[in-house]
Amino acid sequence: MPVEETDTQVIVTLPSDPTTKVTILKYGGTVISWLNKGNEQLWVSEGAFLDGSKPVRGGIPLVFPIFGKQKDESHPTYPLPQHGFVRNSTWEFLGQTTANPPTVQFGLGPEQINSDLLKLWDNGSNDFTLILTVKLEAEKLTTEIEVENTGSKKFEFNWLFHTYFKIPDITDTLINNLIDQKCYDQLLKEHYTEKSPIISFHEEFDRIYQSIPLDKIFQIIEFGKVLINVRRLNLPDAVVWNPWIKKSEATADFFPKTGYLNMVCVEPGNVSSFINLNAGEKWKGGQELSIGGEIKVQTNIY
Ligand SMILES: O=P(O)(O)OC[C@H]1O[C@H](O)[C@H](O)[C@@H](O)[C@@H]1O
Repeated sequence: MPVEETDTQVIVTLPSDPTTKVTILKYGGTVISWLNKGNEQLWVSEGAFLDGSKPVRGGIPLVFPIFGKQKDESHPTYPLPQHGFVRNSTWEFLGQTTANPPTVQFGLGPEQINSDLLKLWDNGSNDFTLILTVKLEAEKLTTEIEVENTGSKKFEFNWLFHTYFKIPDITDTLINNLIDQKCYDQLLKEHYTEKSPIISFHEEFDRIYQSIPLDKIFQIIEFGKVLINVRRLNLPDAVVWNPWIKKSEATADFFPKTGYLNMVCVEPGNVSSFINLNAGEKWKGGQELSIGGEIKVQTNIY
C-alpha cells in the first residue's frame, strides 16, 4: 500500500522501493520520519511527545504565523506562543493527489485550532486555509505549504519548516554556501555578514540567515561527503540551529542529552520579514531535500 492512514498518522511508501517511506503525524502536520533506502534522515528526540500533548521535538515541525516570540507589543502576533499554533494543531488528511511520485496533502483552518490559541492572533479574526503537500521520490522529499487568506482583511505571517536532520556527528559536520549572507545571530543578538566559507559547529549555534538568493543550495557535508542538499522554494531565509550541551540539558523533551551530537536544524523560512496576504490571496513556499551528489561551491569569492 503506497499510502496508509491510521487515526494519528499517514505513511507514504515509494512504490518502487518499500524501504523508502515518509511518516506524517496529523498532529502538527509533522513529518516524523523519512526513511531513504532504509536510512533515517530526520532526527526525533527519544523524549518527543507524539501523543498530541506537545509539539514534536524533531522531524519537521511547522511554524506559523510567527517564528520565535514576537517582541513588538503592537504586532498582532505578540500574544502568540513561540512558533505559533500550527505545530500543535491536528491537521486533516486530505488524501493522495498523485500516485507517482506519491504525494499527499493535509489541511488546516481556524476550525481545527484550539479556540483559546486562535484568539491570541488578532482576536481570532483571521480566516485562512493552509494546505501542506508532502511528495516522496527516490532520494528526495519535498514539503510545500500554501497559505490562503479566506477572510475579508489582510494579515501578516511568518512561515518556517523547522527541519531536524539526523547526522552522524555534529563535530564532523559542515554546511556550505552561506558565506557573504546577512545573518542575525540570536545568541549574540547582533547582525553581521557570515564570513565562514563553510560552517562548522563547536558550541551552541542559532543564526537566522536572511534574504539568501534562492539559487543557493545548502549542503550538509561530512568528511567530504554530501549528506543532504537543502533547496528553498520561495523561502528567502534559513535558520541554522544546534542547541549544544546546556540548552539540550535545559530542554525537557530533548533526549538523550547527547542527542545534540546527532542533529542539526536547517530551517527554510520567511522569518526576517512578514509575508503580507490580502483577502482572497494565496502564497506558496517549500523545501526540497535531496540526498548525496557532488559538492557544489556557490560563492562569489572562490
Ligand atoms: O524549543 P522550540 O520552541 O521548539 O524552539 C527551538 C529553536 O527553534 C529555532 O531554531 C530557534 O532559532 C531557536 O532559538 C529555538 O531554540
